[in-house]
Amino acid sequence: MNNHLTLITGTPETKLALHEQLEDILGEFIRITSYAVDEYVPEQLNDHLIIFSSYLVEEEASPNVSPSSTCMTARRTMNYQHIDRLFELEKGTSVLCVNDTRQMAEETIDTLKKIGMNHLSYSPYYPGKKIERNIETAVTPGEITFAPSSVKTIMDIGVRLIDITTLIEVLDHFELKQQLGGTISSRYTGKIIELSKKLADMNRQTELLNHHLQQVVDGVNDGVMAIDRHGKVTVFNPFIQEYSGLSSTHAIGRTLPQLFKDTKLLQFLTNPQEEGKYFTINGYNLMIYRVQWEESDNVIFIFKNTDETINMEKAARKQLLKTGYIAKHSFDHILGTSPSIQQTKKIARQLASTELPVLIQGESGTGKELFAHALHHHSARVYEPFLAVNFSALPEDLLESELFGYEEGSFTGAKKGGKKGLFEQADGGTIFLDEIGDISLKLQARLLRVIQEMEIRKIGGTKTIPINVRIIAATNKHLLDLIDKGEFREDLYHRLKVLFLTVPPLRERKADIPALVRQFLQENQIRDQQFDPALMNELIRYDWYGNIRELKNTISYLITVSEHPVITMADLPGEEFFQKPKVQSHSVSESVMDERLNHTVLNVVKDLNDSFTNASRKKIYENLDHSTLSLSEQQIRRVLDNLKARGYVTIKRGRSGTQITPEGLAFLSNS
Ligand SMILES: Nc1ncnc2c1ncn2[C@@H]1O[C@H](COP(=O)(O)OP(=O)(O)OP(=O)(O)O)[C@@H](O)[C@H]1O
Repeated sequence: MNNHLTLITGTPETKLALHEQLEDILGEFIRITSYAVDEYVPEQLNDHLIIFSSYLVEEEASPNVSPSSTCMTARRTMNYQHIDRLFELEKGTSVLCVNDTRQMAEETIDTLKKIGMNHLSYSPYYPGKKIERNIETAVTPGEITFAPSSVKTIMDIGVRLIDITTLIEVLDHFELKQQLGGTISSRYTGKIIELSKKLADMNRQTELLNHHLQQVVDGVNDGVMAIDRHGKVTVFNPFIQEYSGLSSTHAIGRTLPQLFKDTKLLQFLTNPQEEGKYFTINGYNLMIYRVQWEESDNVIFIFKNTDETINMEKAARKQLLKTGYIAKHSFDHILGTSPSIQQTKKIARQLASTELPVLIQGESGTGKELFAHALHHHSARVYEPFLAVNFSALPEDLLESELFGYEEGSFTGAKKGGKKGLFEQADGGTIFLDEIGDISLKLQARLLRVIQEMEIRKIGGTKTIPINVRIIAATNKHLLDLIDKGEFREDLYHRLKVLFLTVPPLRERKADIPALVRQFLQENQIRDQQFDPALMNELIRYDWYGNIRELKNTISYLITVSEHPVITMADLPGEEFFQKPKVQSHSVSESVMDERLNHTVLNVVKDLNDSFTNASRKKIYENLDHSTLSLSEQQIRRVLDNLKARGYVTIKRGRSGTQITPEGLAFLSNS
């Protein structure tokens, strides 16, 4: 017998694939020659066995075959090696199954279904078939050229191979069945097993993933419900079961109107325009959010229990308290019934509710920090962090990294992973910049940028991080003086002093001293000791240049040193214990209210205006009669600020300088 076989296929691709398959199995025993109709087929074919790859090819090529040859048309099956690609397509996707004839296309669909590729919705497509424009994906066993141009994706699952029954027939023909039958069928079964394993692995992975996702959804602290594009519920986690009183087995697969009867709720759930709304369902106060992705028809609803959220916020607050990032004091902790402290508290309460920066001014120990705490405590940011930075306590370099944080490796000793700065940590809350008058010009520039842009850049970092922080600053220094001396930036001053609060010194509210003394005694006392009224009078009489802090320290001292049942004057420490009054460089600022000063300076301004001379500070200084009133340029500046605040002058930069207003003229003529 002539051990010669001719394979005839349609396309060169099929020729290659089938030739390889036959060569692989029979190559050792049979010589195989292959032709593709699309390329070339000899006029005369007279091999012992001719195999056509399909009926179409048979039709075309059979005239070339000699009548003495045996012909066979191969039955073909999927190439299992590539079939798993179909799992890349989502369940329910509509696909065109493309092949060269209707019969082949339908056959391919049939085979795909038989081998379990049931997750897709197939439509046969072949040359001459009307194009279904809405279908964007084509699947084809190596017949890419027949796919319509309207599809976006073509998935080639590889040329279909000759199936086992045809192979056995070929072996039969050459009487090789005994010799090779077992090998072929075991190879063939091996391939099938490989595919089943692949499919099983994939299924297992999908199952694992689903299981994992289910665990995530079930473990979420909120109710989660999802619906698919047909409006049917696909996810219904335990929390939503609790809120709705419905079981997931009942809910899954049902539509929303079948589950929810409340019309307002149903309206919200079915209206894609609304993103979130508040509802009370079965006694639960719930905020429901809708989440929808553009590329998916699924909708997810998150049901947040607002009572729980508030409790969580409280817990978070407790956590913050542990870390110290919290405003510990409220206005109730600020003692004092004197009119001045009452007035300050009243103003502070009004400032608290705004989002604007506040500058707190006052002598050392007057309670500025206490006010900063209270401002945060009474603001909408109460549940957010409150961070205090004391600029006099930290060295410059440390301050910068503390405030803005740094990236890993930005300097020697930088922590691995970098560090978050205080501004970032205070995000959403308040940052209290204490002793702002002590900060260097370099840091002032950085701070100004942060306040202006409301974003920070870490040391060594390139990206900017947006922040949402309210700024409260405090100082016991005269910032205007520092500005005069060029030690404080005027632009930063104005940014910080959008709102301001002045905390009065204790000597201006002596009426508060007894209550403060009683409070500090109560806080510190271990033994039951009396307080000599004469001592109380002495404490009231004293001027307390260190303010409340000094009073508090004194009480602690008295309690510690006194060994008697009554604390008396004899227990008071020596004079050196007490803070001395600061040398007042601000005699003028105190006497700014002095009408005499206002009058004199305003008169000079008027004279300069009348003579069309630029009323600059320098000119005013030169024109003052220093024998009766000697003022420095800085002092003049303060008087001018005061006049401006009263509306008596306008101050402009450059040539126009200071101009007296009609109100200023009226003031001069009335005084
Ligand atoms: N009105 C008040 N009632 C009770 N305690 C007060 C009051 N004012 C201040 N204190 C106490 O006095 C001490 C000093 O207050 P605080 O630190 O707020 O002052 P400060 O003005 O910020 O001082 P510094 O300028 O030195 O930073 C604190 O122990 C504070 O609790």
